[in-house]
Amino acid sequence: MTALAEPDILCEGLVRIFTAQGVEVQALQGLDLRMERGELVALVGASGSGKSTLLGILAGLDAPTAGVARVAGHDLTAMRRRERVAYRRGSVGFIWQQTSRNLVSYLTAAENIALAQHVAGVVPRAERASHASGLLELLGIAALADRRPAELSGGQQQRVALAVALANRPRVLLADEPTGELDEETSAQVLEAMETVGREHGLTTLVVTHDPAVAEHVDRTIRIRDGRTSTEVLRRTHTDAAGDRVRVAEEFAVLDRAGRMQVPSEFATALGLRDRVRLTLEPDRIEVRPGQPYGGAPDASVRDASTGDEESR
Ligand SMILES: Nc1ncnc2c1ncn2[C@@H]1O[C@H](COP(=O)(O)OP(=O)(O)OP(=O)(O)O)[C@@H](O)[C@H]1O
Repeated sequence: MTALAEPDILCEGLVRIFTAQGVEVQALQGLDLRMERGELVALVGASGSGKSTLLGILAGLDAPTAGVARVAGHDLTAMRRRERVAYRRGSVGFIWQQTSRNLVSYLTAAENIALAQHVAGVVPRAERASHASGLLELLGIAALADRRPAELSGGQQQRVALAVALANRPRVLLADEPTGELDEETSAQVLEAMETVGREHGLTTLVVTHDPAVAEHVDRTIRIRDGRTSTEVLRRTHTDAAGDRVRVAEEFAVLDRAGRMQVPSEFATALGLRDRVRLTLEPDRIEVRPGQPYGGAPDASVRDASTGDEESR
């Protein structure tokens, strides 16, 4: 991937304001997000932080109030109805938490996939059957092709849903709590299936989740807070001095294009930070201290922004 290539998902300063009974709710407040082709990213955040709103916009089901949203080369803020329909059918695949929303209950797994292909008309007719059977094979459910959803377990249903979502060879896969109704072991199987197809088909995958186990399967976890990306956890595997491969996770605060950064609430509480803070630029870090002049104890400890280490003064 070159630095100049357009990312598959790009959001800049994304804003979504809902108005309900005369009251405005700012669900997204200037959110930035960039995902390169082939990335698998988990999106986490408290209830009401804006995850579903973001997914709805990326899925082409909702339009942002302001900001930039581009997915797989489509400008989501300027799409007309016809392009939006084509985008939803051919460029993105979705999986929802409720299996009933993913599959048609009276059709078999194979028929569900065929229906998605027929409606979208993206994959040439001659290639549809082999693409469908390739997906079922890859997901380990080829033997279940003739079963209806009620004859499948929850994990099997989600794997069929994955095949349906990919029936039209989308570039981007969006999943909203895909393991929300599954037990731990079944969730792991579905996530592994998602990783496998993502790798094989070069998919860019964004998974909204409350499930901490999902984070273990991805290289990047993005947390949103109050409608903005607040932190990112990056995971990488490295070989330690003893020659063992170990997985390390490092958490970063996100600095947006306007220079804004969210201070974790536990840090703010620990140092009594509120309203105003003092910022000091040091050669290798920025120090953040309580703004009140006679704050007493709060000034005793500062956060080292560059290393994440806590220092005593
Ligand atoms: N259609 C709507 N009309 C009015 N307010 C809305 C609408 N959709 C979402 N909101 C509000 O926007 C904010 C973000 O909601 P959103 O559903 O995106 O959060 P979420 O992070 O997905 O939450 P959860 O984890 O509970 O699904 C909330 O305050 C919600 O009440």
